[in-house]
Amino acid sequence: MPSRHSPPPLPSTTTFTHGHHRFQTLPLIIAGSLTLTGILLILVTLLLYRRLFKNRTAPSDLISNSKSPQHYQCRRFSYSQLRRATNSFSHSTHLGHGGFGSVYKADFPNGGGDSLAVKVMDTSAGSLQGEHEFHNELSLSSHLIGSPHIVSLLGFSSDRRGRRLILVYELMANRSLQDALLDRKCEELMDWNKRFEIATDIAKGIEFLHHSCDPIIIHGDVKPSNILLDSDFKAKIGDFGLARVNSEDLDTRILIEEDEKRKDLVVVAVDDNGSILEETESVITVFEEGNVVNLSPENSGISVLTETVVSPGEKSRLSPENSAVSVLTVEVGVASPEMMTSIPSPETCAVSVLTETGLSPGAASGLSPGSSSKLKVGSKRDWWWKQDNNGGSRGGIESGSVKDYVMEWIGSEIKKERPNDNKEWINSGGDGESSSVSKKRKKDKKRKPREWWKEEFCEELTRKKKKKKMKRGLSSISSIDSWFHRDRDDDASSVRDQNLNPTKRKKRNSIDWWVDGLSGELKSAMGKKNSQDSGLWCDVNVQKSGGVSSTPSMRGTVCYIAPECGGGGVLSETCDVYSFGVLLLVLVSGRRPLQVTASPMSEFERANLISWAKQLACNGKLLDLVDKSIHSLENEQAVLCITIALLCLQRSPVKRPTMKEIVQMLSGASEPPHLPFEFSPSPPMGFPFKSRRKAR
Ligand SMILES: Nc1ncnc2c1ncn2[C@@H]1O[C@H](COP(=O)(O)OP(=O)(O)OP(=O)(O)O)[C@@H](O)[C@H]1O
Repeated sequence: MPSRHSPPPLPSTTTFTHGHHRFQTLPLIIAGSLTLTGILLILVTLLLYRRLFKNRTAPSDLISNSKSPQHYQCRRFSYSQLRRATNSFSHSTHLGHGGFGSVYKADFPNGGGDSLAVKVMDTSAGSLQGEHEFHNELSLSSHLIGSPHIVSLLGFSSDRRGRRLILVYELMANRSLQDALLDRKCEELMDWNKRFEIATDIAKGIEFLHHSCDPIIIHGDVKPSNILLDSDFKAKIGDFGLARVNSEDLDTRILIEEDEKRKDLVVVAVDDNGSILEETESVITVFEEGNVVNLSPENSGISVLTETVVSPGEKSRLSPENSAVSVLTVEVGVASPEMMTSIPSPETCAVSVLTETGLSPGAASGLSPGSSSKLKVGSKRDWWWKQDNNGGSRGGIESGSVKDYVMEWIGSEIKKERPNDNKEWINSGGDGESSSVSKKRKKDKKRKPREWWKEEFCEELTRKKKKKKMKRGLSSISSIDSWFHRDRDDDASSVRDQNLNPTKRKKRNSIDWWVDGLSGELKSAMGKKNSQDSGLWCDVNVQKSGGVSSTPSMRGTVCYIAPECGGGGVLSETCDVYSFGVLLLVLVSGRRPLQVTASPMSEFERANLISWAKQLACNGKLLDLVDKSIHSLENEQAVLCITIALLCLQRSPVKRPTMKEIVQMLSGASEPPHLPFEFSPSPPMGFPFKSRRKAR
């Protein structure tokens, strides 16, 4: 029997099913992995994109992108290394406090025992100004190499989030001149030779910026807290946060470039046989527009002054309290072409400050729409109080609050120093009017505290004027314009005037000098609260509690800044020269530019260092200005320093010497300077009178 063959085994269903299954799932797996890869790719791209483009202007990104040649000049420090070196930025390593943060001493025991100074700027509050200064310093650092009179910037760093920006400098063991001379009163600085050496070092430092750097660098904030002293009290200039390259220098380069472009365009146009006129015209238009932008301070000056035409009706609606407004109007009405084209000065600003504060809300609202331009004028002229556009507010202080604060502060401080008796304070020989004034004041208890001192000055001055006019047989009293106007004229010429007319000088008692000071510097005083070296100082040590220093995002610091450089005025070398002049006076006198003492009325004439120096020069008593604590004084050198300072403080920038000339004078390489004519102590004799007398 044929054997029954078992049928060949069928392919196992499981194998088949498995193969089939594999066949089916493979595309799924591929698709899945592809999707996953795609998602991953998208995520990575997104992450990269975020890292690259998120907050492009964030400090950390700017630091990581710091590929510019300038930034290679200094090293990037690791944040954790700096944190360790400063003991987590502890108080024990704290060296000082500035406008944007603190400076700490960083010790590197493993790095050869070196110590450095670390300036930490906290930008978490959102202030762009600190960041701006950080980048400004970094970008200028490469130009600042090569002078022994400039503090070296060694590096930078930031925390991971870029909120803390750090600049690393060489350590200056004796910290700032402000600190050593005015606060700590270091014994080493009581030696005249040391002070003269410091003056020469600073002059050489600025000379380097103005005459050896390419492009020229303008420091823009020369003041004692930016002068740092090493262990031997040798001075170096620091803090280039507000420094600029000379805009004129740049302008000239731009002009040349534009000129070349224009030529190129003309050539191209000729080649193309196109309209030459059209091409060249468009370039010129752009060119002119550029100039208009550059000249804006002057232009705004024109618009400010031309806007302020007030009808007699408007004037009559102004209350006597608002006389400051009418003063401004009159002043504006008679504005000379020169005035109209000049950059608004701190003085004109001071007028506007008083104008604004002098207006009661009612008075302000009572002005017609046309006259509201006056208020606009005030605000336009308010540049002195305002922040630089590029930084917003330093520490978030609004211009208004800065102004209010300073006005209030000055008022309150003078009030503190004022003897109880108003008569005594205003005028020791007070009359019946003074007592009536004080009675009125008692009644007027609700008056804002900051207003009393303004009114007091105005009342006092009006009274004086009234007396004068009565003598001259004039019955009417004019407004308080005299003391506003006095400062409009050159300080120097007014000083000269008094010099030529001793009778006139006699009549000016201490309050006049004080008012001169107010109109010159104090009225224009502003700055951030607790300004350490705003130059303002009261013996009551208002801000000794470690206040911050200079002015918020302003060009330079109050009292040190040249009148023509503030509020967007063109910054030039002459601005640094002016600041150097103030610094020199501070160095010689060992005091701040503005110092309200608790002393009697006679001290007021010394409150303003600049006015006082001018007054002493006219009286031939320059040496009275010298710090009494100085020993081994060289009289000739002291007179030389004060004379140079007065030359630097001339209101006309073109009259000021250059830093090169100053260094030559200080080093004895050139003839010692003569006092500016207006400050010469002995006025030239009047030849006509002499000859007439002879003829008789
Ligand atoms: N390189 C340094 N070495 C030692 N101390 C320093 C150094 N740099 C700054 N300081 C100290 O820290 C203080 C603060 O300096 P910083 O430059 O931050 O502010 P400032 O110049 O006083 O004010 P502002 O920032 O308004 O110009 C200085 O007054 C000084 O005493």
